[in-house]
This record gives sequence, C-alpha cells and structure tokens, in this order.
Amino acid sequence: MGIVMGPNQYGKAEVRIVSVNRDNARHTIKDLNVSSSLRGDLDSAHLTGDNGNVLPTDTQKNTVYAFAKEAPIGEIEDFALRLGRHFVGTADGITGARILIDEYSWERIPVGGTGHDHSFARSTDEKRTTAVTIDGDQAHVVSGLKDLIVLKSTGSEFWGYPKDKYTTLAETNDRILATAVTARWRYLHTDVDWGKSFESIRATMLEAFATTHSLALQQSLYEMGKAAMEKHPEVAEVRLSLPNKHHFLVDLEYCGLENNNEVFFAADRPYGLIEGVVTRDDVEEAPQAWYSLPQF
Ligand SMILES: O=c1[nH]c(=O)c2[nH]c(=O)[nH]c2[nH]1
Repeated sequence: MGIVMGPNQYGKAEVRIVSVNRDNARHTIKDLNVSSSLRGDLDSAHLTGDNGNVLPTDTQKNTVYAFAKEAPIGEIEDFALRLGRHFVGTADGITGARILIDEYSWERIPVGGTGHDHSFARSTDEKRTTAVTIDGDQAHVVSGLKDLIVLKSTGSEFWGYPKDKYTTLAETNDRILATAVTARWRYLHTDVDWGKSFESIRATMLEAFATTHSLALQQSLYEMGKAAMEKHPEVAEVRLSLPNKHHFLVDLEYCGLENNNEVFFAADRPYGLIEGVVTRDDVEEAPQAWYSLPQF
C-alpha cells in the first residue's frame, strides 16, 4: 500500500483583461475573466519538487495579456483554443490544457442614434462562458451562459406531487416561475460560427422558457435543452442548472384585501435547485470535456 499522486492541474485563475480596439474612433471593448490550467507529466513536481515541466502560472497570465495584444481576441472560444493549443507543448510534459473564459457584457451608452463611440454601460450581470479543453491534439469546446435571470408572471403550475405529514406546500395552477439560468453546451466539433451559435441557442432557450406552459421547472428545463438541440446539430448535449427563485403570495387578509396573484414576496433562499443534462442518444460521451467543471 502506498500513497500516490492523483489527477491534478494547475494554472492562473481569473486573469481579468479588458481590451480596447482603437482601430478607429468608434472603440469596441472585450471584458474577460480568463483562467488557465495545465495538465501532464507533473508527478515529479508534486513528488520531488522538480519544476522542469512547470510553466509558471505567472507566465500563463502574461501569455493571456500578450495574446490579447498580438491578435484580435475575437470570439472567446477562438481565444481559448489559441491559448490552450499554445500551452500544450510549452514544456515537454504539458499534454493538456483547460481554458475557462467568462465574458462580461457592455452596451454603448445610448447617445445619438447609434450609441456613444467610447462610453459603455453594463446593464446585466449575465456572462457568456466557454470551457475549452485541449487533450493532446484533441479539442473540446463547452460554451454557455450564466446569471441569465428570467421570470414568467403566469403560465406556470405545480401540482400532483406526493404529500406526506411534512407537506405544507399548496398545489397551484398559477404561480410566478423565475430562475437564473446557468447553461453549458458541448459542441461536437470546432468548425462553428461561435457568436452566431451562441446568440441562437440563447434566444431559443429563452423562447422555450417563455412559451412552455410549465407544470414544473423540470419540464421547462427539458424543453429549453431540447429546443436548443433540435435547432443546433453542432451541439451534443446541454447541461442546465436552474435555481427556482420562489415567489410567495403575500396574505393580505390582515387588512381585508384580496390578493389575486398580484403581490408576492421574493425569497432569496432557500431555493429549489433543478439541474439536468439534455443529450442525444446517439453521441459518445466526452467526460474529458467536463473534467473539473461543476456537473451541471
Ligand atoms: O417546479 C418545481 N419543481 C419542484 O420540484 C418543486 N418543489 C417545490 O417545492 N416547488 C417546486 N417547483
């Protein structure tokens, strides 16, 4: 019986980078949070402190900034693929890389017809995300979004569930349904128009959330994933994490008022957490694409 080193990776987490394109007076900006992790023959680093294969995390950080200057960042998936492929092979033993990028959204401040040239406002907490894994000469791209907050003021029911002596929840055929969508989807290949695919998947999931008459958030989750996959053959699976942001009807009887589903208390916790994978029954799983990511 011995003690051995198990799976490991190391890198620089959360390199914050804002890049301004100043090609003309109408600037564009990219605001990213980039994390890199390298994998490979790192046993001796852990067992004996031999750093022969350890590209410093400081160098990884510097590389992110330099790459942002050397060529336009472009879509986050392309930037992550470029970085990941570069890191693999920087040291003999580095055989894999994982690049995580979150992109923050900025909109032009609406001055004049087309918005201000170099002034921006962040109007939402929503982030576009990608997780790119390079494994030798293989690449996996898992893209997504997080903190997309949505609400339906009707068109949502919840009833028919089992009841026991602890149940107090009343069945309802008209409630508020609200959630903060975290979604990740795995692409089958890298020959993708990333921006177009992202916008379409996002819009399709929003449409499904809006138009599904929901009998449970679980049903909405499946419909959202299914709609995205039906429209996007380049996507192998969609993983969703949906906190059920409960809205409780306020009892206004204390002052003789009838509350006809109009006034709610928005609770922030606890919340139901509804999570799931919507997948195709004819594609191979790719556990390496998800390694060390939250399961949903
Ligand atoms: O959409 C829902 N799914 C549940 O599993 C659940 N459980 C609960 O108390 N409320 C809800 N709502």
